[in-house]
Parts: sequence; C-alpha cells; structure tokens
Amino acid sequence: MEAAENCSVKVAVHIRPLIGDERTQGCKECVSVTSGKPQVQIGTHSFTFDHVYGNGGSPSSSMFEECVAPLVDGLFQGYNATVLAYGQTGSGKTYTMGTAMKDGCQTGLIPQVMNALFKKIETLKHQTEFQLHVSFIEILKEEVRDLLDFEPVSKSASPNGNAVRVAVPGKPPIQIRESSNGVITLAGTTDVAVSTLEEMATCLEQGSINRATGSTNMNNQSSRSHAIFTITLEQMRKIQSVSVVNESLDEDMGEEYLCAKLHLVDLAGSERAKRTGSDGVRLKEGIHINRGLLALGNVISALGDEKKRKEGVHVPYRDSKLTRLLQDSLGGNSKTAMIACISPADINAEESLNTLKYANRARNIQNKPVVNRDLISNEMQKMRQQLQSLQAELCARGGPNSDVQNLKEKIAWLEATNEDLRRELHEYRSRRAVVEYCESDSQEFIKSDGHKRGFQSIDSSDYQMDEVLSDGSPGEIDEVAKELEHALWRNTMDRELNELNKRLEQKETEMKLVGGADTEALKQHYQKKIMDLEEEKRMVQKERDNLLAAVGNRSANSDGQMQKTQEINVQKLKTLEAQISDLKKKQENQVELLKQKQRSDEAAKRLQSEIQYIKAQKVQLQHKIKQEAEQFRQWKASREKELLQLKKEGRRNEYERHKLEALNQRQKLVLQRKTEEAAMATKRLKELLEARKSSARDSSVNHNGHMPNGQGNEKSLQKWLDHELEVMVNVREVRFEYEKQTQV
Ligand SMILES: Nc1ncnc2c1ncn2[C@@H]1O[C@H](COP(=O)(O)OP(=O)(O)OP(=O)(O)O)[C@@H](O)[C@H]1O
Repeated sequence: MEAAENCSVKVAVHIRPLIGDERTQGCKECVSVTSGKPQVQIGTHSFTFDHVYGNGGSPSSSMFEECVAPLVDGLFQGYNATVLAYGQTGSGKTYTMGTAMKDGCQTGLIPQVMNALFKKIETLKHQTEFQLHVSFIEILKEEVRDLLDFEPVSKSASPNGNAVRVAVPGKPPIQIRESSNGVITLAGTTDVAVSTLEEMATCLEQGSINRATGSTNMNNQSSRSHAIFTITLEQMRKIQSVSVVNESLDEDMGEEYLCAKLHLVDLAGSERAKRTGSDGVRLKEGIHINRGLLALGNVISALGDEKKRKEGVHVPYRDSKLTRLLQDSLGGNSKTAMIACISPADINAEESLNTLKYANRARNIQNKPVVNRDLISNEMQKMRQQLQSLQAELCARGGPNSDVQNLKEKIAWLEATNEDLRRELHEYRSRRAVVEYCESDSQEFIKSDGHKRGFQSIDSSDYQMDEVLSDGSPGEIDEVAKELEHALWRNTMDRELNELNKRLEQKETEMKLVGGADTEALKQHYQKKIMDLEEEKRMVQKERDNLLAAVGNRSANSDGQMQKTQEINVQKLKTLEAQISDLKKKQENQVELLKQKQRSDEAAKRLQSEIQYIKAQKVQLQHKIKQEAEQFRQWKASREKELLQLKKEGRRNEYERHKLEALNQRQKLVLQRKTEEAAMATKRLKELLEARKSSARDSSVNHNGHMPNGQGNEKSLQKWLDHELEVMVNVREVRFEYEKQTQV
C-alpha cells in the first residue's frame, strides 16, 4: 500500500429555496450568504465552508463539478469516495442526491455521477478493462435491507402508509463484516453487474421505488431510512514504462488491478416528533432515525475534535449500523464530501443552526485515502517508481562512467526483480483462481458423477500446475494455464448463463403475474362497468328530478292530506341521493381500477422489453461460449497433433539409439578380438625373432667349427636360407596383420 496522505472531509452547504408549505405559513428567510465567499450567516452565527450553494451562494448546478467530479476522477485512480447528504427532514437531501430518481429524471448528484462515470469509461476503454457493480441498501430501524432484491414485493399500502416489502423466507439477513485488513463489507446484498448507463439507472430507479417513504407534517414524501447507493469500479489497466537497457529503449507492459468504491449516501432527516406530528409507527421510525444520527454525530465529534483525536479518544463506530457502514468514509480510507442541506425558513432556524454546527465539525475530520491496488500490483508500482527515478537520475547526471554503470546495473536488477514479481503475480493469480474455482463450484461438481470427474480433473490440473509452476518449462506453464483459464472462463460463462436464465425466469413469472389476465378483456370489462354505472346514475338522477318536481307540485297544492305523502317522498329523495353518492364513489373506484390496470399494462410492457433484452444477452452469451469452445477445441486438437508428432519422433530416435548401441557393442567385441589376435601375433613375432637369433648363432658355430665335408656345408646353408626366408615372410605377414588390426 502507498503511504496514505491525510485529506480532510470537504463540506458544502446547500440552501434550498422556500417551498410551498413554508410560503403559505408566511415564513421569512433567516439564512444569508456573504457575497463572493463560502460563508453562511444565521442569526448571530457565521460559518465558513468549502462551498455554499443556493440562496445567493454558487448556483446549485455547479455542485457536481466542484464537489463530486473530483471524487469520480479519484475513483479511476483507485481511491474510495463517499458523498453524504445530511440535514433536517424536508431540507432537500433526497432532492440533492437524486435518490428518488423516477422515470429517468436526471436531477440530483447520482444521475450526474453515473453520466460522468460512463463518459470517462468510454474514453479509457481502449487501455483499461472495466467492471462495474452496484448495490443499493437502506437502514430502516437498525436493520439493513437490500433495495435491489427484486423478490416479489407487495406494494399494497399498509395501515401506516408505507410500501411493504415482504421478507423472503429462508433468506439470510444482511450482515456487516470487517475483514482482517479493516475493510467493512456487507454480506448478503445483491451486487448487480452493470455495463451500461441504462442498466445502472434502472438499479437506482428500482431501488428508489423499494425505499421506505412516508408522509409527515414536514414532508409528504419523507425518507424513513438511510439509503446507500454504492458503485464499485474494478479496473485492470495496462502500464507502459520505458527503461534503458544496454543503451537502448525497452518498453515494458505490465498490468495493474485497481478496485474502488463510491458510496452515495442519502441520510434520513433529523426530526422532532412535535413538529412532524408523528405518532405510532412514524414516531418509532423517527426515534430510530434520530438515534442513528446521534451516533453519527458522536463519531463526527470524536473525529472532528483535534484534542480528542490527539488523545486517541475511542471513536464509537459500533454504536449504530450507519456509523459502522460509514467507518471508512469518516476518518478512514476514503475521500469524502458532505453536503449539509438546510431550509432558509425562520421556523426551521434552530434545526438549520444545528445542521451547520454538525457540518462545521465534520470539516475537521481527517481521512487517509489510499490507492486500492492488490498487493503485488502495489509492489510493482513501487518498483516502477524506483526505476523511473533512477532513469531520471541517469539522464540528469550523464556523469562519470562508473556512476552510469552502477545505475545501469541497478536498473537491470530492478528489471529482473520486476520480471520475477510479474511471474509471481501470474502464479498467484492462477492459484487464487483455482482456489476460488474449487471453493465456489465444489458443491455443483459433487452433484453428479460426470461433474465429479470434472472436479478431479481440475484437481489434477491444479496439482500439475503446482508442479510446473515450481520447476516446469514456460511452455508447459502456458499450456496448463491456458487449459485452466479456459475451464475458469467456461465456468464463469456458465454461471452468467445460469444467472441470465434465472433472471429470465423471474421476469417471466412477474410477467405472468402482471399480464396473467387478458388485459384487453379486463379493460373492456371495466369500461363497460363504468358505462353501466353512469347509466344507473343517470336513471337515479332522473328519478330524483322527477320526485323533486312531484314534491314541488304537491307542495304548491299545499293540501293538508298531502303532508304525509310529501314526507314519504322526501325520505325517498334522501335515499336516492345516498344512492347517487354511493354510485359516484363506485364510479371513482372503477376509474381508479382502470388507472391501476393501465399502470400494470405499462409495467408489463417494461417487463416484456426487459425479457427481450435478457434473451438477446443470453443468445449473445451462448454464441460467445460456442465460439470460445470451438477455438479451444481447435487449439487443443493442434496441441494433440503436435504431441503425437513429437511422440512419433521420440520413438524413432529411441529406435535409432538402440541400433547405434547394438553396433557399438558389436564393434567393441570385434576390437577385443582383434586386440587379442594382435597380442598373439606379437607373441609369435617375438618367438620367431628369438628363433632367428638362435639359428644365426648355430650357423656361426658351423662356420667356425670343423665340418666333415663341403656337401654338408652346402646343405646346412640351404637349410639356413630356407629358414631365414620363412622367418622373414612370417615377420612381414604378422606385421601387416598387426598394422591392419591397429588401424581397425
Ligand atoms: N433545491 C431545491 N429546489 C427546489 N425544491 C426543493 C429543493 N430541495 C428540496 N426541494 C423540495 O423540498 C421538499 C423536501 O425535499 P426532500 O424530500 O428532498 O427532503 P429530505 O431532506 O430528503 O427530507 P426527508 O429527510 O424527510 O426525506 C421536496 O418537495 C422537494 O421537491
């Protein structure tokens, strides 16, 4: 991780104009803004903030650019961010955040964030891979609820006027968890992967509809919960660094993984039961809201007070779910902006003053945002920076050769370390993928025999991978990695396909619910009913008019006898009027029913288009899976062919080797035999030489001795010559043989 730099929470004040109710009550404005300065006055109090919008301050339209756009940019650099709207009930938090987005309405910060995000992704998509997820939760009466859980929701009005969301049986409650490195996460929320602006807007809209709202004296659409819309941006980007190796430029492409979250928080408003006129359920809600806000206030106090901070006073994050979830946003790893919303009306002066005090304290909070890279990317980034500074030093100096040499060596060393780290990263990712793969799919794989086999093969490839990673050749690593990658890819695709199928099924069930009845027939039925009712109403009115006329005539006669009949008629008239009003009510109900029918028709249409979209996605995905499978099959076939070729060659080589070995063996035997023969020949030669020497001695004895006659001398000479000749021939033969053997 990089060293975190302190960065204070930015605070802006948004002053809304007086609204209808306040005007009718004759309220006056009690908040003023110092012209040209971000300074607010209320009574004798004066506060300075980072920005002030509305009521003479900067225009509200510049709030996004000044306060939120830098946070969106930071998200792309890997920094977490939070935008927090705080204020009294009815002060304009939901309006400012845009959390009540309906029918694609674009006002508010969240829609602007979404636009900016997708615009930036569009410009960067060539060098970076992006993945976006959104989640939307609310904290209602200290319970975390998933607003993107599209399980059947009963929208029928409950006795307290809230839209009721039915808890899904068997679904585990959402839990707040803290990881070993202190990161707070929510377990059990729906994390929707989105790839277009429209998809994200649908999530916001759907979640906003699901959020709990209710009517109070101070706001007829009051949010009864704290809502957090979270956008998670994951990036895998290519890094290009240029290094000098052996006086030539070397381009090095690496990859960096960043993951950052943007929380957009619309808090429920602080309220006083007396002013909101709350009782029963509303009162209970108000108590919970105030309790959560009080806990938030205590956290802000502990963090915003420099003395307390220095003393290391305990920060009570655990006092409420809200503060626990916002732990990183307040005093942690996040860049945070707080928008304090206030009403300018004098009747709200006390609440507005409290909000400003609260916001003023929040300005002192120091956060420590860091770039959220994975560990190895982080290490590589450090190395890259070191490398760059060394290169800069090298360029700047151009000094003595030994220095340059040293630096070059250092660079080479760093490059090598970098390479090692990259390899490690690759290894680590592959291993992690295998582990995740095994963990997530072990259940599915165990279900069937075929799957079991798949699991075993994955296991064995894991084992192989371990082996090749430790001492295998790069080719083998690539091959195993590719196979594994394909298996993982295939699994992800299958999962996505399942997900799509599930969504499709769900939408189709909804569709059945919404459009189950024959809509046209129903419409005609209602219209007919309305017409019948109108006809009935007309008849009753006519009857009433007739009666009235009769009563008028009879009263004109003012006969004493008629008195009784008149009374009966008046009674009849009353009954008829009651009947008319009853009919009117019925007619209104029918009109309302018709309207509801139209609404459900629209919902059906929307569902239909969603179904079409999901089906198109499904077809695309299936096509992609088929293509990839075909490519993989081709690759595999070519690999197998190569392998077969290699095996064939191997066998041929083996055969050749055997042949050569046999030849060698034979030659060795021949050599041994020839050597023996040569030794024998040498021995014979020696013997012959010995024999010649002795015969020479004999002849000399004969020469010098006394032979009886000349014939005897001649014979012995002949004998000696024959012998001598034989010896010489033998010697020559043996020599020749010996030379031949030596050559062999
Ligand atoms: N800047 C603004 N300009 C015009 N009207 C505004 C502005 N801000 C808020 N309003 C109006 O004020 C009323 C209350 O606003 P909103 O519902 O946003 O308040 P809130 O603070 O979210 O209230 P609660 O905490 O009760 O949910 C709404 O009718 C809204 O349209």
